[in-house]
Amino acid sequence: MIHPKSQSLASDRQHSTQNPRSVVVLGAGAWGTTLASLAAANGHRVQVRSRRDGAISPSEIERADVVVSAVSMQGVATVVREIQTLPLLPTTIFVTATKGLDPVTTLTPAQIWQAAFPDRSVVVLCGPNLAKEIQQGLPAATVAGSTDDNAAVAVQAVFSSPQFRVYTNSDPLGVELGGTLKNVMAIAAGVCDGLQLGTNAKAALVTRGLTEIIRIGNSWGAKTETFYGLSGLGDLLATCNSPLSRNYQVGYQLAQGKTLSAILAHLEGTAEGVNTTQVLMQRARQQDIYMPITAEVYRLLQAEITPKQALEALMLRDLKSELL
Ligand SMILES: NC(=O)C1=CN([C@@H]2O[C@H](COP(=O)(O)OP(=O)(O)OC[C@H]3O[C@@H](n4cnc5c(N)ncnc54)[C@H](O)[C@@H]3O)[C@@H](O)[C@H]2O)C=CC1
Ligand SMILES: O=C(CO)COP(=O)(O)O
Repeated sequence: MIHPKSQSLASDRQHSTQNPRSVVVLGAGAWGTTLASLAAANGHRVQVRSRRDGAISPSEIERADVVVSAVSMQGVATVVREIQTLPLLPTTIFVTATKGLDPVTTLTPAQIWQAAFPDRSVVVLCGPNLAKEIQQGLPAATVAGSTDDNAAVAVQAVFSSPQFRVYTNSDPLGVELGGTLKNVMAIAAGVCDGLQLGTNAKAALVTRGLTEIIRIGNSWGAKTETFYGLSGLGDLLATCNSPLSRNYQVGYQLAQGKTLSAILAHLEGTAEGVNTTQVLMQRARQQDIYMPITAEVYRLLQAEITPKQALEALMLRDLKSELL
């Protein structure tokens, strides 16, 4: 699928400031405002829309070259429905940066956008991108994943800078699932650190967590090698090791004995992993896929077990080959 507009954007790859584009960012949370700053710093015309601004006006969206969705998962369906009623350029590219799964259908945000706009290019933007670090100007890298290479290259040009290196990838599902499923493991990693289980335990958890992500990701249709990239292993390492991660914070505070509702009441922003764990368990059960870490995170979030019981349950399973 080649879109004329994305082709012209693609030719601007290294010169984005000389060809300002119109970018609308939906969602004014930590990530939406950070992405807006990155695009604006490259000289693009950027508008950020928050839920509080009310309905999006047709004049705002009708000239958008790129529409970036950075709302949390619970807002995706609403935002998609709203945009469907508005006039768009035939060449507008959608970028989705949400890391979540639909609780009813288990669809990813990109699948929801693509189903609503079957003739348009959808690009997934995912990577180890803790917003607070990027806001401080610290260097980071990410992935623009799409089946439309030209659209991915166009999005690469919009966001790339000396501080923010954007790679492309033609496996958008793998890119998106890597960024989404690691949130479950980030909760587990927070528990691991909260219980002070040490570096060996953390390394085992993250490594076996990646195995689990690949197992279910493959069954979804994503490629193994994508999970070894920035949006998979990269984001897993970032969020499993940083107290800046909200998902890590959920796990860490559970290990301190706090209840989930008390943690979420004081958490700054969204911890998508709480909902993602439920959806992932639903899918794993339906498809009979072995997800032991996810299962223990699920039971912990349901308050069925304590963090220590979750650890015991994982350690006392039947012995098996690493490659199974
Ligand atoms: N904060 C970060 O470092 C990163 C976050 N992400 C992902 O980006 C998404 C947003 O994250 P944050 O900005 O951190 O979350 P946040 O909690 O700071 O902001 C969420 C945004 O979604 C909007 N929203 C929620 N429900 C809505 C609805 N029904 N209609 C319209 N808008 C709605 C909120 O108004 C808010 O602007 C999440 O899926 C997150 O996993 C991805 C990469 C980095
Ligand atoms: O996805 C993120 C970094 O890549 C942000 O992680 P949290 O949502 O856990 O804060």
